[in-house]
Amino acid sequence: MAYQQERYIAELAVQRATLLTQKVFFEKAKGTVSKDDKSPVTIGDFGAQALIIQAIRKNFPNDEIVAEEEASTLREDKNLSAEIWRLVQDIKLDDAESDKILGGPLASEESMLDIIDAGKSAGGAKGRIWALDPIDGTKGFLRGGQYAVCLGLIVDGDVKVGAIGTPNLPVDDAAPIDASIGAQPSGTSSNGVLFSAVLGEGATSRPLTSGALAQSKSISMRPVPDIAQAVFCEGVEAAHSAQGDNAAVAERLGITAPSVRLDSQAKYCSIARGAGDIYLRLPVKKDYQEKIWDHAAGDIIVREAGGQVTDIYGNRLDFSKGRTLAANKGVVAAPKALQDQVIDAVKTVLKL
Ligand SMILES: Nc1ncnc2c1ncn2[C@@H]1O[C@H](COP(=O)(O)O)[C@@H](OP(=O)(O)O)[C@H]1O
Ligand SMILES: [Mg+2]
Ligand SMILES: [Mg+2]
Ligand SMILES: [Mg+2]
Repeated sequence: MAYQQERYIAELAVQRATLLTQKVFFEKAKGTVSKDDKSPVTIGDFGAQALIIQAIRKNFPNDEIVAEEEASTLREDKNLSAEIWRLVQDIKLDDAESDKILGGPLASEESMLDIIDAGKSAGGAKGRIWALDPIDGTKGFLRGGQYAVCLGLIVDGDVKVGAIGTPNLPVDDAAPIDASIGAQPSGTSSNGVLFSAVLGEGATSRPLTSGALAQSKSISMRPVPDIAQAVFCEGVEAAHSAQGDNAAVAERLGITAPSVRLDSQAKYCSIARGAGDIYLRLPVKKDYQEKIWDHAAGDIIVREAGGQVTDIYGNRLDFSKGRTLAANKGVVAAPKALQDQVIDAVKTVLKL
């Protein structure tokens, strides 16, 4: 089977990084600084990025990495840098052997900054490129709601592997979910799921807790015989997707159930496990280009669970254009059998 080692390393690296994000949350070390785009970025984002890039570098030294964060702010803010350095040194999986596979402790604070900056690849159509979002749904994370640690492997422009850790999603596929499910310390709750997929091999999920790597099970979207019975998954942040347009699409399709609102790629994961059916991300700003790290892992997990992921025109997401999905607008994900109907409704509502 192809890409088994990549999936294994991606799962372990995501699992270890989520431990760091949970620690940051519960230590209330939620310091935020503003990036140029004013989005909140936390100690958790930088720390998780350092740990995951370290694992990729150790195991696949020739691969490129497109990651969301970069270390320039940390080079100017020594206190913030020192705080992240303290945290990353502390994070270990229960199983020492797995930690060794991921690369053991980082050499120094300076090398941690260099490792964070190793995620500056321009991306593109050739070669092996990892797309990393160390904390997706930063706003959900700060609220104590849903967020996800997301890692995808793109080879020659095509997503081959995806792994997503969602510490605040319920382990039980059928448990009710919403954006407000509170964060709970790891190991003490029934929350925390690790999703993964390999092209052509299906999608799986397992509890996120350390040591649970053996309990993987296959996941799939649920059948929806009547589209009017479908449930939408959509974002919480009104600035990221047009909620009025989403509602108009729902109305056209005869859907009356309230949407499940979640931050982050937890939306892709939720529809992939049948906790919701259709994910709509209709553009708010015409000129916004979606980032590849916001979609690569979710795209393959949904497609391997029996879904289709396209933009608002019905075109597949194109990961070969660099750091953004420059050739696409918005996202529509649904079970394969429903995708055409959903796209027709989207086109009518958006007058495409
Ligand atoms: N105008 C915009 N339109 C769409 N997505 C946007 C956006 N501004 C920011 N985002 C992205 O939306 C992501 C969160 O998505 P969601 O709303 O589904 O939780 C953010 O990821 P980060 O939280 O990693 O920064 C960010 O990259
Ligand atoms: Mg961000
Ligand atoms: Mg993101
Ligand atoms: Mg992020």
